[in-house]
Amino acid sequence: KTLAIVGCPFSGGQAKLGVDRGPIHLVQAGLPEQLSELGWKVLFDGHHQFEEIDAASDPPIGKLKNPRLVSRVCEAIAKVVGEHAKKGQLPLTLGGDHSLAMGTISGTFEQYPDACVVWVDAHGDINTAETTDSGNIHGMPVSFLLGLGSKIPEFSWVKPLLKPERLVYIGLRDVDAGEKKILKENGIRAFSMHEVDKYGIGRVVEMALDHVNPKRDRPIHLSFDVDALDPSVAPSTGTPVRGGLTFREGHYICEAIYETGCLVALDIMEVNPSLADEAEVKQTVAVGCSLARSALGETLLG
Ligand SMILES: CN[C@](CCCC[B-](O)(O)O)(CCN1CCCCC1)C(=O)O
Ligand SMILES: [Mn+2]
Ligand SMILES: [Mn+2]
Ligand SMILES: [Mn+2]
Repeated sequence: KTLAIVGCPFSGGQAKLGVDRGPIHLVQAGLPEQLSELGWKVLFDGHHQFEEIDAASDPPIGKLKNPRLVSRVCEAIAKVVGEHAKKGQLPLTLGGDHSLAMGTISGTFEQYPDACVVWVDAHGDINTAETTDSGNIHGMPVSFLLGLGSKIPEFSWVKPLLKPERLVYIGLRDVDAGEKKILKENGIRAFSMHEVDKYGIGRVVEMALDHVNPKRDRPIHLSFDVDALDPSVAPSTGTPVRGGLTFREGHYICEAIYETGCLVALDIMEVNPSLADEAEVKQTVAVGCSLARSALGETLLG
């Protein structure tokens, strides 16, 4: 099976410098070679270059920051991911901030209209233009994919291909009031850290998949924000929140999803190699690499 690594050095969906260098750190840590070791035919034709738009010609739209830049980059990524998927390859998108998932998931649904999405994150990333307080679009991709909130002409390329019943969250613990309302109104299934504590990660993953993929016959797009992990496990990320997934819980999710045989696309997002000391950056990059390996077939006992 062929894996296409899509390196996305992009930080426009949020305000912290450095997350655009996540991809290069993951690749330089040897991720492509590690995946070849697992038997994948790995395609990697270099990191995507996104030419900047100067701030003067990309003023906020309402509260949204860098809207035209984010929209253009996500539209480009949707095409790249869609093309790889069309060729029967598995796109592995390396972020870069999580706004990119507006593009990756759009690309997946082009090829797999009956796909489901497992969103692993401390956050819901489902704010609309009306509910966002930060204006950072990495807190909004899911609302665009569901077609929620007021229509913004600059984002008219995003089709509402994701249905609420095809989306499930694992790891939530920092959800804005507006997002909680949206989750409830749309009946979106979410397994917060409370459920992880209550049922254990094994049951949570089983219940999550039972919800979006009851017969395990639907393509799965796994979008993993490393801030789902506890900051002690993945410290160098833009929006860390205490009380997160352990190293093993994070890897169990990836292993269990690989075991379904349904994975068609994977995002490893929000590794920011500039927010902690050298050891912690190394640790965070290493976790990004090992999560990817676990989702792509690495097992503990072979
Ligand atoms: C929870 N929503 C936040 C964070 C989004 C994180 C995006 B991700 O990709 O890393 O998951 C936080 C919104 N504010 C809440 C009040 C305090 C300041 C931040 C937002 O900016 O919308
Ligand atoms: Mn996220
Ligand atoms: Mn997050
Ligand atoms: Mn973040």
